[in-house]
Amino acid sequence: MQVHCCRTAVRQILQTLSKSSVINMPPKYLTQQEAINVDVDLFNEYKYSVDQLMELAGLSCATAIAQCYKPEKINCKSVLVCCGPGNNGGDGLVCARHLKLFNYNVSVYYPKRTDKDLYNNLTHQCEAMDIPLLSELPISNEINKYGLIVDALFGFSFKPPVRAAFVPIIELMKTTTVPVASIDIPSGWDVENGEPPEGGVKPELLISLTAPKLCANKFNGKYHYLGGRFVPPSLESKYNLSLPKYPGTECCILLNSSL
Ligand SMILES: NC(=O)C1=CN([C@@H]2O[C@H](COP(=O)(O)OP(=O)(O)OC[C@H]3O[C@@H](n4cnc5c(N)ncnc54)[C@H](O)[C@@H]3O)[C@@H](O)[C@H]2O)[C@H](O)CC1
Ligand SMILES: [K+]
Repeated sequence: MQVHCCRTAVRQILQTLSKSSVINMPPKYLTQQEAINVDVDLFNEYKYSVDQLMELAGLSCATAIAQCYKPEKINCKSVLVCCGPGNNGGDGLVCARHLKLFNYNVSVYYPKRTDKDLYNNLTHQCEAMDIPLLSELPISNEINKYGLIVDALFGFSFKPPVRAAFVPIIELMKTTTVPVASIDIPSGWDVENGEPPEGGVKPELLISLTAPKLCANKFNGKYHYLGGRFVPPSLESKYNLSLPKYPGTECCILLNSSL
């Protein structure tokens, strides 16, 4: 109890200093329920539509990827974006479209399509931009033609274990030597506890959206970015998010790098 009070007091002091720009406070890492609550507030209290936030989230992911993997490096030019059935998959579809606009050679693997206008429109937009939607998961030696895999299978609503239909794609991402960039959560990881005991996907880049979730404490890849620069200040205060100050007009920010 005493330790908890002490931590809270230290956090409050750091927050005051951070507000006065004396120091840059690390952001708060959210539980799964906090992430869901923030999301619900954005939609219900602040009246954002999912399309709006997804567009900003996907753009920030594509931007972070372009900062870490320059398109002119031949190995990084071909990108495979793997999309799941929920909003994390939607972020992946938006990210794919922006990567294409950033001159990457992009393909999408989207095995369980959700039949809703939002997702139908996003897949239509990808197809209209000549982004191939693969009908089969590439086999292990075909995967090496890609310089990067974007993991947009599951985000903060994931509940382990991975259901059977997604085991092959998770296994491929676990075993490949192609670098993986995970959107919001490394897919298959517990949102709070991190990598499963049997071993999981080990992304080189993690782009946390809105605020990092607790599992990001266990991330030890090369780059940890924050994206989704759409949080109103009053919502940031409500959840004590202590988000870092994004530089200028940037839509993403590097939180940590092991390089
Ligand atoms: N506020 C924000 O920060 C925003 C975040 N965005 C992104 O949205 C995801 C969260 O999206 P949500 O639709 O709630 O869920 P997921 O995409 O994580 O997954 C739901 C999807 O997955 C299936 N599923 C769950 N568990 C399993 C399992 N064990 N095996 C197989 N399938 C599973 C479930 O049935 C659903 O179909 C967040 O992380 C961000 O990436 C928004 O884009 C913008 C606002
Ligand atoms: K993911």
